[in-house]
Amino acid sequence: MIEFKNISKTFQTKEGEVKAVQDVSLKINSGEVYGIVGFSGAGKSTLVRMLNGLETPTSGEVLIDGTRIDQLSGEKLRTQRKKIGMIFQHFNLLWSRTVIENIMFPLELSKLSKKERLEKAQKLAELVGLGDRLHSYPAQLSGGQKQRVGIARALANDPDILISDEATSALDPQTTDEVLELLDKINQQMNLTIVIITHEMHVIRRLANSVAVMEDGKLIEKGPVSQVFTAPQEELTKRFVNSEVDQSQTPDIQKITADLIKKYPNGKIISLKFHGDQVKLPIVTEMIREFPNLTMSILEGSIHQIGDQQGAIGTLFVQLLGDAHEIEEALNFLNKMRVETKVINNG
Ligand SMILES: Nc1ncnc2c1ncn2[C@@H]1O[C@H](COP(=O)(O)OP(=O)(O)OP(=O)(O)O)[C@@H](O)[C@H]1O
Repeated sequence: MIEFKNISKTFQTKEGEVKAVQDVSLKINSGEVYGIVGFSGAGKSTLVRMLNGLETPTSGEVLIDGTRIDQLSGEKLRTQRKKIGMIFQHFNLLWSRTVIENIMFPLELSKLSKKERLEKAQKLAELVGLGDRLHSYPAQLSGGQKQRVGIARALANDPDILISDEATSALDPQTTDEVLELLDKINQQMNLTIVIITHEMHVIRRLANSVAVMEDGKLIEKGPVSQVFTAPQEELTKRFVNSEVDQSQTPDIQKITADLIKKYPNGKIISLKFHGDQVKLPIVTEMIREFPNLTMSILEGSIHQIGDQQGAIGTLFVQLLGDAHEIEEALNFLNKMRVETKVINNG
């Protein structure tokens, strides 16, 4: 288990003190995928770099399976570092070495023979789906393939923990999903603890069991992913969760909406957001019963399952036609049912 206990880190700079991390306490269970979310400068990297001693806290304790990491130095710290693999946004590969040489690189100081190192690197290349690209150079690979090399290299020393620092931020959505799928497979096959630093809630939803949200060095919210997605408490968390849900508003929906605005210039187009158990309730049926004179057309809808499938978020785009006052009442009714409503077109 990883434990951050009352961690603070203050940097002294020419401009004065920077309080990068302020009194953060966090527990991460072994085998868990834990996401740390926040905007740039929130303190995520500074906190996580304490796991391999790349940063030391100004105050507080960092423990891995009961060992005080913040007190290690020399050989003990080097041994500890081998138990933690890292992957990065820009891959950090050696450009003059081939795929297999990159994966073997962390094994250069190990006691394994050359043959054993080669065999191990080959197995890892196969695990990440690059068994047929062993002798390619990084420049000959796609972004997703480069990150697969990064992942294989991070696993070379059989780590207990994998830190992913914005590892999918430079990849397109499809490649991101493929890399997330690979990380999911590795987490399950190897029982590896994965700590993910990201600003993308999509990554959290796909992969993480738990999530912590950081803002200005402070940990403002944490919990199981299903709970944080379905009932976010803090404003910033709500913004992150909504940013993910809003991705369902693809150009297609904008086109449909634009067409409907043209066709029915008098109607209101509204987005309805349902969280958690609300997706299972007959809220829309009740609204139609309550306001029988209104006409409702469903334009588009989506439901995202979250984390361990206990929660969900649904977004529905509807067009309401009818008396303006009655529409207003209907929206009030929905708000009372804790459905978030947003008027997209006020025809
Ligand atoms: N070595 C350092 N010296 C001075 N200030 C630092 C140092 N490292 C980080 N900081 C500052 O600490 C704060 C937190 O930075 P950190 O990199 O941990 O944030 P982050 O949430 O990981 O953001 P990003 O994704 O941009 O890296 C920032 O204000 C940053 O400028």
